[in-house]
Amino acid sequence: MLLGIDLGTGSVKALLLTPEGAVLAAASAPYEVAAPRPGWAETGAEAWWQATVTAVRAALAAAPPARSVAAVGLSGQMHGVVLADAAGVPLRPAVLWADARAAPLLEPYRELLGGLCAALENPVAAGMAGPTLLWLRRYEPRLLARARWALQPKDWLRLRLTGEAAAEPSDASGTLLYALREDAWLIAAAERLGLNPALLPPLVPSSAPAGTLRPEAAAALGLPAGVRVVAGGADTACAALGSGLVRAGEAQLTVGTGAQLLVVEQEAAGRAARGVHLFRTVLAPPHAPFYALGAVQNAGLALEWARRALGVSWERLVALAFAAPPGSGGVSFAPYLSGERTPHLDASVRGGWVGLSLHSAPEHLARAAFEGVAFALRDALVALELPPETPLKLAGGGAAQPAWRQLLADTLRRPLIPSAVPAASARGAALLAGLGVGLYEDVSALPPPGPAGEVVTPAPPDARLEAAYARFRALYPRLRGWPPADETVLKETR
Ligand SMILES: Nc1ncnc2c1ncn2[C@@H]1O[C@H](COP(=O)(O)OP(=O)(O)O)[C@@H](O)[C@H]1O
Ligand SMILES: O=C(CO)[C@@H](O)[C@H](O)COP(=O)(O)O
Repeated sequence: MLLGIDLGTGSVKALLLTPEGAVLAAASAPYEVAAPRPGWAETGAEAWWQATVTAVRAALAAAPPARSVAAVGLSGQMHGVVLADAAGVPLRPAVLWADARAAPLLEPYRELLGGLCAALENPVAAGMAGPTLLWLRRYEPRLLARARWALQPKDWLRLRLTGEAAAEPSDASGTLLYALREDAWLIAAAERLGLNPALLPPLVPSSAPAGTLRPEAAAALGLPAGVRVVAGGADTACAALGSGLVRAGEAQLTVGTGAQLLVVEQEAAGRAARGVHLFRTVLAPPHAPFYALGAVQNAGLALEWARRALGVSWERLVALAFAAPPGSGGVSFAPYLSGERTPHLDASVRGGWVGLSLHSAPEHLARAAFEGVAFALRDALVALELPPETPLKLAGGGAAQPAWRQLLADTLRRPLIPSAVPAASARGAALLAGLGVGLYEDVSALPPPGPAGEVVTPAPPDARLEAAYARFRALYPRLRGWPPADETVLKETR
């Protein structure tokens, strides 16, 4: 069997798959995203490791006995930075994609890169490894000087598993240190930023073997030492493969901590000006090597915050929200708790509930939170310019509730086709493992994703929902630039 591990933002998922593509077992284990200052988002890599051990052991315990793991593949949240020493020991908590600390450095970043910016084919955004590393160089220079590696989250996990450092195109293309068309690190960019290019690990294809389980890691996971570990890919790219999206024009919505709307592309036609990303898939030509991505940072992240703010369980949040009428009694929710990427590209904007009156009740606040996330996704869909007839596959652990799925379909005005395996990223990682060890000769030999769930068809347009979307659209221009810039003066700290 194949083991796919997806290092998500809120939890790690472990999935055991037969070579024919049947799910034998799945398990997950959570961890915290800490915000030690407003706008920051960090998780200790050691917490990732402990959760990985828990999830893999739980999946193995649930799998039929006498099946051995032929290979391990990895998927992971994108864009962050793990600074590690030569032994792979993290030097500080990982700085995640949702972290906006580098927002004031984006203009200097563009200026330092100058003409090299075009090679990125992407908007320059906070939370991506390049700007975060510029921040670390400025504010934690002694720590950065001690680092041997600056890694993407799943690349750190692989180093922990195998003792070998490597990167691969799907995650590297999301660092803002990558020349997309050349398919290589943009070394000159690292140099202009004053970063040591040797921090960036050697690149291998996403489906390449990239080491074997070392004894200590194998013992912790309950696996034999020596099992082959395949490079793997970014969670969004793995989700595409896991759902069977390999042809240009195929599209998917993944809802997790963040939400991603992607369309697979054959050519590198960037849309950076509209806040749309262009990243590498886990495949190479002749298979479609790119995907355009509308990235909504505040999906599960904002709902989880609303849940905590209202002091209710997830089930209660859903029950409250869907007891309220469309339009949430006039309450709107701007979900921009960590700034937003597509379409606004604004790391400084902040969120809030507005339109409150004495009539407003927790139901209205809860529903407004779900509507706000759905509306943010509609904005991203508009920016992506997806042809109206393109169906959307639906994946991720964040849109399992039927009422929430229906609201998404009603808001996006498209049918949603639930992926056969919601943990599509972990499935993609397991398939890459199979490709890497030669279990499948080629992408065409991969098992199909299986029958999709029941299609979620949009209901006829509801005037209350449309009016609420119009209100939502009017919110961002009013929120932009407010509150005034944080006046906390940061000093060099370590
Ligand atoms: N029962 C639940 N408990 C907590 N969160 C849930 C539940 N059902 C759905 N969610 C949503 O799922 C999101 C996590 O989805 P997941 O795909 O696991 O994310 P990630 O890959 O980013 O870790 C949460 O942020 C929350 O919005
Ligand atoms: O930021 C992006 C894509 O640009 C996400 O792909 C992150 O990697 C987060 O993924 P989840 O943990 O929310 O699934």
